[in-house]
Amino acid sequence: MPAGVVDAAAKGVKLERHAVLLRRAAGAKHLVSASSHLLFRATVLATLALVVLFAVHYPSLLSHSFTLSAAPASPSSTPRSRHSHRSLLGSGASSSYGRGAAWEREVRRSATPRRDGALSVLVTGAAGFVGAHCSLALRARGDGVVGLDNFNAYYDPSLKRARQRLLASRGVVVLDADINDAALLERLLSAVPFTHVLHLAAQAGVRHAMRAPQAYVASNVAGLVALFEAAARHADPQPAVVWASSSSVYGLNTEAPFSEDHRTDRPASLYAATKKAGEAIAHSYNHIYGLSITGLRFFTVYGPWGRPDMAYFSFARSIVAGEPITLFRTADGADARRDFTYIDDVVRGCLGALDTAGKSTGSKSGKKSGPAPLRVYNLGNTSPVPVTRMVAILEKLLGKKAHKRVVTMPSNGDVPFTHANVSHAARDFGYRPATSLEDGLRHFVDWFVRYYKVNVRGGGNVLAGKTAKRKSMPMSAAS
Ligand SMILES: O=C(O)[C@H]1O[C@H](OP(=O)(O)OP(=O)(O)OC[C@H]2O[C@@H](n3ccc(=O)[nH]c3=O)[C@H](O)[C@@H]2O)[C@H](O)[C@@H](O)[C@H]1O
Repeated sequence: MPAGVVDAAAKGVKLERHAVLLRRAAGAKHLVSASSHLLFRATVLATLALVVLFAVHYPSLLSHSFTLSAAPASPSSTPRSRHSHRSLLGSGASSSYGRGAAWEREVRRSATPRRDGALSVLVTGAAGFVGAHCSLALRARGDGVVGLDNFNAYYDPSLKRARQRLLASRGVVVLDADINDAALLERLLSAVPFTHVLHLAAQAGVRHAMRAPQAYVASNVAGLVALFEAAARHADPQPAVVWASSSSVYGLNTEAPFSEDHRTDRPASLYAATKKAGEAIAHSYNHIYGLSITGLRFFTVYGPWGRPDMAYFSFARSIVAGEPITLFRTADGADARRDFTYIDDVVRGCLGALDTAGKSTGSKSGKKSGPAPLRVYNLGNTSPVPVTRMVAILEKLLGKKAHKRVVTMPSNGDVPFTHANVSHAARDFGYRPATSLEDGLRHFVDWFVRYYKVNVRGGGNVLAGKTAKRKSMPMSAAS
């Protein structure tokens, strides 16, 4: 074969190979381009799926703007009302409180102060004994009040519902909600410009803590943290918090009268330990977030609309029903004594603490502009009375003798006596308890016999029964 032909054939083969290579390259490119499209589509689909998942689980973050249609018209909260606050609706975290626009208007109306310089207060435990009295007293002087309560069955919930109805009749809304519902607390505190929180929701009862220890941790520790978290990190500006500690933090302290300067590191019950833990937790939230916090150490508070689990109340019921009561004596035979404190005095103390709380200094960004107030006060009566004396007063008022069983105080968290020094509260907000146990128990018995339809005349005392229909009654005069 001539050389020229061979060259041409060789060139032809090379060209052929090039063409094949080019075709292969083009095929590969096509393949790459097709896969890129597929990848792109898959990515878009995955993103959409993520957005849908997010929307299902966090509707509150997506469904509402952060502006208010009806901001509270509080003269006192003018600087606060300039902030736009989130809508209360559509949280989705709990169906019981998301009820629509009319409901939201109702909550905002309840929170709105009615006079210049008044407060707007979220009261937790508002259907409880102290909470209901404080809510009414705040409302009566023109403050805005929204209550919150989980209506648990620690004691007869129908009494809590009756308090709720009474509050409703005075224009105070009490939401059915738990302080451990963090989503609700966050939404409420970010949506409504509360100036203060009066945190009274708690698991009460000294001796019951042996039977239900976890309830105390859940309410008095976890619930308190949920409340502080919402106030410190979701309200803007932060409210000042006033909360219920307890005389029980003095535990095995023997110095008397009990002063805020005394030791509180020897709690005698888990109840006391959770309240003491609360005081330490308060310190950390004040320190880190600049939250203004005031703890109030209540001393055996009693009065109309009281707590049926407490001795004065359960003794009254037993006396009327002709059932025996058990009285605890100390090992050396002494009567237990309590610094029984009348509800109206405690209410004045709570309002005084709110009025002098001082501002929080933190912001949602986590920065504080300086130290905020951190306070703790005794709210007692300053005059301890033997429990036997309390029983004698009840016997006289109810016109009937108690069947007493006296036993040595069991080791159940009880303490033999309490006695408050209230000089700090007197100095800082003029707290002066003014009600003797005789007068206070008379107010209690007046309420008790009407509420339970007890006939104390003619010797035939009759307790109409827990479930009997009752009329709504006013709280005691001072509140
Ligand atoms: O200040 C507080 O921080 C606490 O006050 C209240 O606790 P206490 O002072 O223990 O009240 P309470 O139970 O009414 O017993 C009163 C007296 O009756 C004696 N007592 C009691 C029951 C009984 O069956 N027999 C008896 O003798 C008993 O030995 C005691 O001497 C609140 O319940 C508590 O939630 C918390 O707020």
